[in-house]
Amino acid sequence: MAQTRLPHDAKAGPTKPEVRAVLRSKLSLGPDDHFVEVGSCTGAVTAEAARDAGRVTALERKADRLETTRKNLDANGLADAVDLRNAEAPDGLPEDADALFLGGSRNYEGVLDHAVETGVDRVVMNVSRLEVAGDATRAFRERGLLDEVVQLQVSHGYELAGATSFDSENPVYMLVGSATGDDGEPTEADR
Ligand SMILES: C[S@@+](CC[C@H](N)C(=O)[O-])C[C@H]1O[C@@H](n2cnc3c(N)ncnc32)[C@H](O)[C@@H]1O
Repeated sequence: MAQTRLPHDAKAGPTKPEVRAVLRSKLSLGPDDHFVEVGSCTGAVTAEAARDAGRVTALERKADRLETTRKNLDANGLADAVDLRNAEAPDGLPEDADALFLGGSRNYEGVLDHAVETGVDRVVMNVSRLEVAGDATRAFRERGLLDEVVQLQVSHGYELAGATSFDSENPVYMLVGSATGDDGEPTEADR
């Protein structure tokens, strides 16, 4: 896949490349998918999803950050590939998402309720704060959404006195689930 260029910065992003790689595998986007993102910020996730999914809708509550998303999409030749919405979800969420990513946690319970009501096939949420991760895990579970919780901790090596030491990134909790209950495995009814 082409490298994602992010010449424009925004305070809360970007989602780190290694985390994006795992996210991409969990979302498993294809050309028939409508991907919806809550909290596009720098557009790092948006840009990569736009290369995989048939349609992408990105919501960002802060107008200046949505503008950063737009500029970074433009820098990657993807300016026309995404429906950008300056909205605070659940306001502005489409009714026909196949995959939903919550990079921002405001109103996440309302967003999850919307995912359940509209039967979103893949729902992933990234959280960095411990207490929010615990509450969000419970919220996924209460709605019957939760398939797995993945905790990611990435460290990057750097040279120190001719050897290699490491700088560590903050841990990220990735909540992965589905509002269709379909894990892709055939059931008795499918046979
Ligand atoms: C951690 S950043 C996301 C980083 C992004 N994935 C990236 O790679 O740049 C979270 C973003 O979500 C936005 N946000 C939080 N809750 C939101 C909501 N309910 N609706 C829309 N945007 C939201 C915040 O303004 C912030 O820009």
